[in-house]
Amino acid sequence: MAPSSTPGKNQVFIGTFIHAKCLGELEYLHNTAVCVDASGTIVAIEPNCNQQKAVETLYARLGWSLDNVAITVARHELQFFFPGFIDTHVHASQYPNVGVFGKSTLLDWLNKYTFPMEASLSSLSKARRVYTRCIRRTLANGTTTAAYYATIDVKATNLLADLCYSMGQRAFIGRVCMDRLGPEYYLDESPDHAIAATRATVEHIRRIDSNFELVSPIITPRFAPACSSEMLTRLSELQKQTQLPMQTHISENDNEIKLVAELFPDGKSYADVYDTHGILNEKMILAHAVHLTEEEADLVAERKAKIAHCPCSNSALTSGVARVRWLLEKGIQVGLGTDMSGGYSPSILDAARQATIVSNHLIAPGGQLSCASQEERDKAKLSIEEVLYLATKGGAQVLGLADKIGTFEVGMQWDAQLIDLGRVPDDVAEDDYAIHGNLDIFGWETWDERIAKWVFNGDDRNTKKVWVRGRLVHE
Ligand SMILES: O=c1[nH]c(=O)c2nc[nH]c2[nH]1
Ligand SMILES: [Zn+2]
Repeated sequence: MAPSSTPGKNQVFIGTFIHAKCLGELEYLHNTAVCVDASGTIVAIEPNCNQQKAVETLYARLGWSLDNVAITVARHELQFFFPGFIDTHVHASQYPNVGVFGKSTLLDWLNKYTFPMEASLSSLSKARRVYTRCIRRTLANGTTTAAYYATIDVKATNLLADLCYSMGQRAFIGRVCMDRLGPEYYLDESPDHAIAATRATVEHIRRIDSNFELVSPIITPRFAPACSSEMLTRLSELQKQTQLPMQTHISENDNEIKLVAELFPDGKSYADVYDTHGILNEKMILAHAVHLTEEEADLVAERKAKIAHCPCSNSALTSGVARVRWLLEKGIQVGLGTDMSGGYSPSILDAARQATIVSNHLIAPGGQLSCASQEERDKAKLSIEEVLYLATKGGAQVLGLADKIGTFEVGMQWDAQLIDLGRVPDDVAEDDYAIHGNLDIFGWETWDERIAKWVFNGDDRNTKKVWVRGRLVHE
């Protein structure tokens, strides 16, 4: 396995930088230079750096010599730097199934498509192909950090960690724990077995990345219906010993919720089942949370657990619409997830697009559709600025990384993407194009309008370059 190298060189990025430091607002930094040291950390952010002289003064201040700096310039008005996207919920092992869900809903979808696909990845050669493609595709879509579910197979899970490390994607790697609900050939034989397997993955990752700086293990009980009470208790003990993050699913689908009530008759609610087993805490990332009751949402808020909102999956599997405004107003931190392959798209830009669109179908504070006044409906809507916050800084908060990634600030890591909204034809000089090129199509707008066009129309063709910790990982 090739080590995940940092660039080894100081770098300066010049142009327009856009980020969401708070919910609902984008900050635009034009004609700016962002200086990144050889470890991939932002060490200076300087305005008014469109002149060579200003940049040279900046180097002098940093003690950098001219010949040891790599420079990347956002060339024209239609290029800008944006923080890397953060996918807070994605099943790398389901990547070959994207788009295959038919008319199924969660429980039959798991049995028909998901468990057989995941089980097939005990073939390491297949796992290598699947995981490599998944990482490559998500990087190409600007995802610099992903919270992955792998499978129950330890070797294949460890391989996913190796590949993220060598390809340079920041990642959380979850060895899936489940001792019921799955087919016999795809189950942990006991909670003991699941704990030993999870520990084996933790130790493997410690060997490749001792401080979990790029790749970290994450404890992963699949969801309550697939875990015995003993399994949840044992994983809670493991989490308390290791202080590792944790991820699971909650309240995605009506039949799933009924099943939880049957399997845990003493539980007051789905969230209560996790709480009474000691896993509802600030390290827990809960995917979906579509049908939480008021009491459950209050409990999630009180325990400081986080939520991965997966609008594409929730529409594809007809699960419903999560009430994101309602969750945010309770003080819960929310990020976005592709949830491949419940979701069919590898793109967090697409998740942002769908987050804003599905929010149009809600009323505030918690009701669903119909009979609501326009005012109530408007309140539930998520703006472009808000969904881009969820895609970056919100996701960083969910993963406990808000002091490292999600915005451009001194001391943060250079996890970023260079976006290009206008492809320059080969026979036109870039400057000419920027001035005269296609202005009646792109370039006439305000910056806010331009960003809205990116969110609704953009895709991986607009993602020119991607960096993680300063290392170029896609172009
Ligand atoms: O969207 C989902 N994908 C899954 O793989 C899964 N497992 C349990 N619940 C789930 N939900
Ligand atoms: Zn999922």
